[in-house]
Amino acid sequence: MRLEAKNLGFRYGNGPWILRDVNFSMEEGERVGLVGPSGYGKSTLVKLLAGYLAPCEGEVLLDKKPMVKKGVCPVQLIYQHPEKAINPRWRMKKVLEESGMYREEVLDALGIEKEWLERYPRELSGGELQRFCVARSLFEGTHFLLADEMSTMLDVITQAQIWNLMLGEVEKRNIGLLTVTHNMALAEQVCTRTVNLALVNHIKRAEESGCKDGCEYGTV
Ligand SMILES: Nc1ncnc2c1ncn2[C@@H]1O[C@H](COP(=O)(O)OP(=O)(O)OP(=O)(O)O)[C@@H](O)[C@H]1O
Repeated sequence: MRLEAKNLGFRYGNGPWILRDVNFSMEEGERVGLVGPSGYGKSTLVKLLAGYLAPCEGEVLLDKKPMVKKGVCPVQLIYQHPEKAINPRWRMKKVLEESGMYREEVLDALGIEKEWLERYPRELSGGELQRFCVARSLFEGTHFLLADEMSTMLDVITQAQIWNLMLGEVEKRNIGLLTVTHNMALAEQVCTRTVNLALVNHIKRAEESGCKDGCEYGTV
């Protein structure tokens, strides 16, 4: 399976363009790091790829076809802010059951304690909640996992625990992983290649990157 952004353009409402003519593609089994300075549109791009936002220009394709909106999406996004990703009115057990991810071995590997399952999201810390988001994203139908600064808010032990579990699953199931990060050491350790959004976005950045008209960039 191939995930592709084709001539993607996006702006929030009538605001300035955030992304323009962005071309990007990745295959299942690849681990790609998405890097670039703050505010350059990394989170926006992953939200577009996961279907959370609709493009203003261009399209997102899965195996050359537009993504189907019905059913569970094969492209899963793990947010920086887990509290925004989980229904506040559901207990955690229900959150996992709904995604079909109530799997003991995953819960154990992520250090999810049994007692947390009876709690509501507001009764968990950010790090505890993020473990549930990771568990939920690894359901059977996942082919691409987009991790947006997933571990920034966690202590190093929890970070290592979550990355170990995730990388194990990604490898075992040949999932494609796109990870947004400011941490180059993490990108080098986890990824098979990196993409710098500053170089593939045809917006306002041309002078900054020293490119003149005709400079070839945009396709990764
Ligand atoms: N909901 C929104 N409405 C309007 N503008 C937004 C919205 N979300 C983000 N932006 C703007 O879009 C631009 C890109 O934001 P985005 O979060 O995608 O960047 P980023 O590269 O992920 O940044 P960071 O590395 O700091 O997380 C920023 O200028 C931001 O202020």
